[in-house]
Amino acid sequence: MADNSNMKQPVHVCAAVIRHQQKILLTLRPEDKKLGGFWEFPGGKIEAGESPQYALQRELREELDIEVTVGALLETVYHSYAWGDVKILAYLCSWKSGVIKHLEVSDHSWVAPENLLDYDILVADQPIIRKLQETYAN
Ligand SMILES: Nc1nc2c([nH]c(=O)n2[C@H]2C[C@H](O)[C@@H](COP(=O)(O)OP(=O)(O)OP(=O)(O)O)O2)c(=O)[nH]1
Repeated sequence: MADNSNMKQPVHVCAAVIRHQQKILLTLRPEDKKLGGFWEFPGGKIEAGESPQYALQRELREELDIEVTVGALLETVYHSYAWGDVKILAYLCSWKSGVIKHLEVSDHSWVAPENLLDYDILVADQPIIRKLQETYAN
């Protein structure tokens, strides 16, 4: 029988690139979470049966209490962490309603694209940042 033990599916993750007044929203992962203390684009794991768009809207409600409109796919990233692989789908989003609350994040910050590298952002997000800097270079 074939050995498929090294063919584990990556964890599917959705991430929101929310652009508002020329700035991008970053959120800080709580210290007690896996990869805690790093900045990231808000989002999370896509659950079974969910579309990435639906998952994003759910995660943003759960983490920040905001409603967003999900737009185009900006970037897809595959990355291997020590604990396993992730496939991240990053969508351009716009903020529809709500006031940001820190329900499941430690902090948030609106950052100009050229300043994103000043933040300790999860390493898997580097291709998303490059794409953003190319797209919105001044
Ligand atoms: N949300 C988000 N996750 C990212 C980004 N970059 C990156 O490597 N990840 C990784 C970190 C986590 O291992 C995984 C997302 O899982 P998570 O733990 O945030 O998801 P979740 O909110 O569903 O968490 P939980 O139910 O397990 O608490 O993807 C990013 O920009 N945003």
